[in-house]
Amino acid sequence: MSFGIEAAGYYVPGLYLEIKDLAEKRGIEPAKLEKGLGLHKMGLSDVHEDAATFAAEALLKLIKDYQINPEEIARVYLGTESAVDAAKPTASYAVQMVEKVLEEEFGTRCFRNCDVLDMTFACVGGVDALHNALDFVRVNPDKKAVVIASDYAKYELASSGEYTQGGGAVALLVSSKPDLLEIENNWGVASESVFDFFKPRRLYKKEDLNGAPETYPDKVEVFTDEPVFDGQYSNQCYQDRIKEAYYHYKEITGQNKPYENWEHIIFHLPYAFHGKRVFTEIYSLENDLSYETAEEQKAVAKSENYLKLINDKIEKSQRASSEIGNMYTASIFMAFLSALQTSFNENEELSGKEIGFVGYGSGSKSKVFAGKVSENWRKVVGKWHLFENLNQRSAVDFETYEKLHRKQLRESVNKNYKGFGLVSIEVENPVLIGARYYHYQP
Ligand SMILES: CC(C)(COP(=O)([O-])OP(=O)([O-])OC[C@H]1O[C@@H](n2cnc3c(N)ncnc32)[C@H](O)[C@@H]1OP(=O)([O-])[O-])[C@@H](O)C(=O)NCCC(=O)NCCSC(=O)C[C@@](C)(O)CC(=O)[O-]
Repeated sequence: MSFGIEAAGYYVPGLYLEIKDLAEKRGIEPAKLEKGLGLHKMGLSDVHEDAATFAAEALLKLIKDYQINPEEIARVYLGTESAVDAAKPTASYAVQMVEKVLEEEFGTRCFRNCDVLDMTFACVGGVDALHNALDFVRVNPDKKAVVIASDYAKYELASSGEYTQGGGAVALLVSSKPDLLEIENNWGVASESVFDFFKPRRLYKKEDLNGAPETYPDKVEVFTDEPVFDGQYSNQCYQDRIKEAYYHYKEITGQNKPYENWEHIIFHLPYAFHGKRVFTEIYSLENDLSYETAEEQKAVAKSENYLKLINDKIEKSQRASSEIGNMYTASIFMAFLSALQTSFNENEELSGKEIGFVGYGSGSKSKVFAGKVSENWRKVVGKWHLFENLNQRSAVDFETYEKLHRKQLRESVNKNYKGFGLVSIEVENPVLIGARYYHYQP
């Protein structure tokens, strides 16, 4: 019996900022962002959007596109680091929103017997959700699970993380009928507690919150959505952990150079070119190349063989990231969708080909695993229209971007939006304070 991904849906917010507009305002050479990091557009959440609406959109799309009976879904595991509450799972908000829309077709509370849960480990939380969902279906092969990865990446204005912002969600149906990708049960894992990027609870005064949530009392402890981070150190932690997890994967599988068997190498992409920039170390170790000095590292990165590896195995997975930015937990899955959508559009045959995944989450942990593309993959990918949908989004100007970032807008930029939206947050009733209410606009 095989296990893996049966179907996939995604949601990307409808607004973006052109990276060249950001570069111009911040005095950064556009070529650094475009040619150095691979950034073109930055996906932005509108006023009514958050990790719960993103997750609900991706879940509803998955259910509708593949005509899934929600009563067949035994578990919904949501990977997120943008939770809307520290106790009530964001998955419970998302599932409730979708339940309401499906009410007519499936009756009230069609997810009544579904086990709903959030999982958090920075960007690798979605991979953790997938890992656990697979464990669940391996034990219960007649059941299905849904994994959702949903996040928005927000950094302080004018910081080095600002140009890597983005957001959105990917939902995966996990079962013993893996029409898209059959995933083997070999997991290379490496973890170490570090402070490369984290979101501590912090005490804020009301004015520190940029006048934003009028809902907050004068001084409150809140989760910040802007991380404390050290960019170059986070790169080093990423590089160290993926190396350890990759070697753990080699040890478990007994394979010599696993990456050589992988048609696509799918990384967690905090920005489009990150995977290809950091994989040089593993590549050098695998091929006995010297990697000590900066000159040697550059020589590897610019070598003909390495450029061919990027072109053959990495480039297709970068394309969506260049258009969206960091989606934290959802980035690795969006990189996977990007690679498969591109192969689909270019009429490549992927059936039976192996795909390797290199996940990373700050704090820190890496997971390395692989899967085999199923015979039916074209039927699954045929529903996505990923790049057409990305082309339907609307650009905002820099002023609007800054207002969105500072939470200074009261009304949505897209006033006629369709789909899920946050309507209000309870501020009066003491036993409901902070409760969030959503609606759906067909
Ligand atoms: C990611 C960094 C550190 C990048 O930091 P940075 O200082 O913006 O960029 P850089 O100096 O590291 O690299 C710039 C590249 O552009 C090139 N360049 C320069 N000028 C030009 C030009 N004119 N024309 C063409 N190319 C140019 C330059 O040569 C270089 O390329 P290289 O040669 O090294 O390949 C920063 O954006 C940052 O702090 N981001 C936030 C943290 C982050 O994303 N870290 C990544 C690893 S940790 C992670 O992935 C986890 C995370 C963040 O997703 C969170 C989670 O797990 O929850």
